[in-house]
Amino acid sequence: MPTNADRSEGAHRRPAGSPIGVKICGIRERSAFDAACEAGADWIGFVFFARSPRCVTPQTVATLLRSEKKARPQTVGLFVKADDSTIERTLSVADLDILQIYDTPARALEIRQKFKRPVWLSCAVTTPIDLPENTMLDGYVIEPRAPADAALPGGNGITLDWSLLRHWQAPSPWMLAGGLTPDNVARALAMSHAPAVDVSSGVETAPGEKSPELVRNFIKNVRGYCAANKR
Ligand SMILES: O=C(O)c1ccccc1NCC(=O)[C@H](O)[C@H](O)COP(=O)(O)O
Repeated sequence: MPTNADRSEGAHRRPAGSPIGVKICGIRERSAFDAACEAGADWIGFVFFARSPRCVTPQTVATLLRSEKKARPQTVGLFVKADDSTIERTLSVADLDILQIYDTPARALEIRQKFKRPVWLSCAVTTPIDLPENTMLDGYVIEPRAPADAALPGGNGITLDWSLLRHWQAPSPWMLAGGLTPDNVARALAMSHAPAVDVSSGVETAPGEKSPELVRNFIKNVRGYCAANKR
């Protein structure tokens, strides 16, 4: 398994001129998994949060990962305030490359230490003061704060003010998430200068129902933005 540095380096911190990274999150079915792999996604996210319409079992993930792929994206397991035993049980069935958590920076460091994998921390941003400063973490998923009445801390299909990020000096690798779609991702990249993007509901036809065509279009539009802007 590549080292943290390799993964984090390969994943987020892209030297100038390198392609922008793409994460397709909330994959549950083979059709979307195949579409993301074949279209060249850099990461595929699997949600282990019971209240999510994208929740998937470790066994389903293990089955998907057994399928031979020429170029397989790195896998990201998504946990919300999960304890060690929950993460351990999941990893014992599905050997995920990276962990993404909805928790505290201290918990991210604990999990990295215990499970010897890169840990990305999701960070809810409304104003510039919400932008993280901690340089110790492997990476951040920068997304809007969930509405007070939301059932989920992420995956809500809402956007943040992308201009907030344009001049941000990120302390660690990061990716932009929240309300991205095939139609708005180029504008989001132009406004935020994000080195990577993450999408879930924007490539679905219904909550949890990924559209292979929307997945392909999203990735195609990111690659088109890269080509047009020599990134
Ligand atoms: O996607 C979910 O259902 C989800 C549930 C609970 C916690 C996080 C979740 N998704 C996290 C992600 O990384 C999403 O890709 C990110 O929040 C963007 O979601 P969207 O606005 O739907 O593109």
